[in-house]
Amino acid sequence: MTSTLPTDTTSGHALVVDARDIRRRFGDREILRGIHLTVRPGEFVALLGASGSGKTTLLRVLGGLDPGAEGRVRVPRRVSVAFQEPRLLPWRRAWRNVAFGLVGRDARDRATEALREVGLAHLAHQWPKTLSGGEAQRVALARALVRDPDLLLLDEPLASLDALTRLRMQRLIADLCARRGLAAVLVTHDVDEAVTLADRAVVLRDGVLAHDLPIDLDRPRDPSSAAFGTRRDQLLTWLGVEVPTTEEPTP
Ligand SMILES: Nc1ncnc2c1ncn2[C@@H]1O[C@H](COP(=O)(O)OP(=O)(O)OP(=O)(O)O)[C@@H](O)[C@H]1O
Repeated sequence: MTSTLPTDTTSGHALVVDARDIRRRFGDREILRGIHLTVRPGEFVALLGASGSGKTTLLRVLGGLDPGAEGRVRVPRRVSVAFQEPRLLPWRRAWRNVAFGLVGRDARDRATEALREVGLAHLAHQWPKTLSGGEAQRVALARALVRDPDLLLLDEPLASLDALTRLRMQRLIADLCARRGLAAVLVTHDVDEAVTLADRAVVLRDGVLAHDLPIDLDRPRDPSSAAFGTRRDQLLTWLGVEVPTTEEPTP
């Protein structure tokens, strides 16, 4: 693997994402007004913000998918993106969706291996319409992983899943990123998901990253712990959600 990672000029650390002064306007609306974001190798960043604040817009800029943006973005060559909908090609079996665009005689083996990693090797030959929502999303994750990315961009990939499947998928994503040392930026509306998965949560507001919270808790994380609750409340407050204060018990 060739190292194409930029370096943080102040600390000298390698960076997977180095975005400076990102601006994006649609007509006369300035959605991103000067975003600075750096992500280290292996770091998991959750991107939060109100609906319409520009999270998807920023993710598209990071993925090099938005030629209309201004500023400087440096990301590695191998970036994979997973969206809220799995976006599988209905006329290709699961493994062919994963292998789509791969070159080389080992494409099929690589696709099968990626499906195995997400626990779906046994469904490799199924058509997308015969998969459940969670299975289809895992195929999409395998398709993202098979390219052996240095950076994974996740745009609410779990939003449409039921609560139980969502928890399982969170665990799977956490395991995959940890095992592969993969850096990730996850757009989510779910504060618990952010605190469960991320090393850092950033909050987009008024076109800038208004808040940046390190989440330095041991894994796996316990949502019922006080430390988890403190981070959850902090993020909710920044997102403008009133957090009820617990009454002191009267003696
Ligand atoms: N191609 C476009 N043309 C015009 N306006 C756009 C375009 N893409 C996004 N916008 C506007 O930019 C704003 C930010 O959109 P974006 O999808 O990035 O928000 P978001 O934070 O991801 O929202 P949500 O959480 O609801 O998915 C919205 O007001 C949207 O209408």
